Amino acid sequence: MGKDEIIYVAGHRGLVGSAIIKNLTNKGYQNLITRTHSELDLTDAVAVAEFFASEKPAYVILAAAKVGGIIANNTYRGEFIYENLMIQNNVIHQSHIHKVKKLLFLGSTCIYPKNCPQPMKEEYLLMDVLEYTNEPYAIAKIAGIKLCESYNLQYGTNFISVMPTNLYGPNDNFDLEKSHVLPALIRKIHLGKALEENDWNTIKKDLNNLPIEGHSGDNSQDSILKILNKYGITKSNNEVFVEIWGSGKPMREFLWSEDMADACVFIMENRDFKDTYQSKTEIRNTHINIGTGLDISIAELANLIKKTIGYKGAFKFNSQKPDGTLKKLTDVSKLNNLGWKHQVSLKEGIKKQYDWYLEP
Ligand SMILES: NC(=O)C1=CN([C@@H]2O[C@H](COP(=O)(O)OP(=O)(O)OC[C@H]3O[C@@H](n4cnc5c(N)ncnc54)[C@H](OP(=O)(O)O)[C@@H]3O)[C@@H](O)[C@H]2O)C=CC1
Ligand SMILES: C[C@H]1O[C@H](OP(=O)(O)OP(=O)(O)OC[C@H]2O[C@@H](n3cnc4c(=O)[nH]c(N)nc43)[C@H](O)[C@@H]2O)[C@@H](O)[C@@H](O)C1=O
Repeated sequence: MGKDEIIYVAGHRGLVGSAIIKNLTNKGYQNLITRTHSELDLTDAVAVAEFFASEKPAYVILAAAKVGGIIANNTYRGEFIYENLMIQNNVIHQSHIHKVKKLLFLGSTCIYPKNCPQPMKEEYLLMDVLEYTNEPYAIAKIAGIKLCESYNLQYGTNFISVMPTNLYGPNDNFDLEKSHVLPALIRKIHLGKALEENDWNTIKKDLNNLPIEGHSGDNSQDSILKILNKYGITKSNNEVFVEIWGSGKPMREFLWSEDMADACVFIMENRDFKDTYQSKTEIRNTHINIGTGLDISIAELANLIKKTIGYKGAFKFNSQKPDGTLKKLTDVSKLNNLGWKHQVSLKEGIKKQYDWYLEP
């Protein structure tokens, strides 16, 4: 990529998009173009066609999507499949029409079967049934991989699909219903610690800074306690409990978003579609897993965050909430062989994430 060529980063305010902008800017790329959701709704085919016709990007990184944690995926099933299919169809198709030199499509490791052999290799795609809670999102992401692959094979485009593991970092979503586990636990444990210390100012500051559903702005202690209880942060007989959804047994792999961005830029700068497969016949499974190759149970994750934040209270596991996939560890040998490896350990990342949460 030339330093002054036009690079369109879709989803530039999100967790991954913002890290990609930072990485590209640090490397001296000067011609980045962006649009917020309200400036350009990527589900609108006409608006996306007009945007590509007028801006003519040379490179595209597609980090815009409808994204959320396990409950959001399971609740807004229609939105997750429709919006993701529309966004990716519009952006990938217009990239083909306007002869974009290279496009990076971001999928997710939830494309792999629920009971996938571990660690999950790229070729295990479509071997078995998907996890129910995120099936609509996963089907959209699989369609995105196949769209890129099919356009490459039919039209000679250079569209690469990457499948990141669970991500976290600056600009993450800390909503307690719709977010992913790591930011949710950071916020819940931060509030739990403030509750055990009767630090009402910290609790009020948190609720006021980041609006939380059910908080009307009434900052009386009774009202605040009701909100905290709603999200599973409770106090009885002077002991504080923070709720963890599910059994705590599922294993998850976490990658720092700035490492993810670095992997994306590395691939954009150094690799092409032809580097993603070896077989010359029946070319498939050309997507690339992005992760660390290391996982941890949700209970262990909660304890790591507890230690970082200095919370002394207890956890309560809520079996009414879904566990989802029990294990989804990526095999990252393809990525490593292409020349990239992660840098930030989970322990270090949690500390960085908590520092960012306290002072964005
Ligand atoms: N977070 C994670 O753990 C994982 C994420 N991924 C994938 O990585 C990619 C980035 O995810 P992440 O950064 O976490 O997501 P975020 O929710 O943080 O950001 C998504 C971005 O997409 C934009 N967006 C959403 N809908 C539209 C739309 N209709 N039109 C225009 N823009 C839209 C939002 O714009 P605005 O800010 O203007 O509202 C936002 O900037 C996604 O493809 C996701 O599936 C994959 C695996 C794990
Ligand atoms: C990135 C990935 O993200 C989603 O899949 P997921 O990995 O299951 O995501 P999650 O982060 O929400 O949960 C991980 C585990 O953690 C448990 N858990 C405990 N306590 C909380 C909690 O407070 N919040 C949340 N969200 N989870 C919690 C939770 O019950 C589950 O067992 C899909 O969108 C999928 O499509 C996808 O791509």
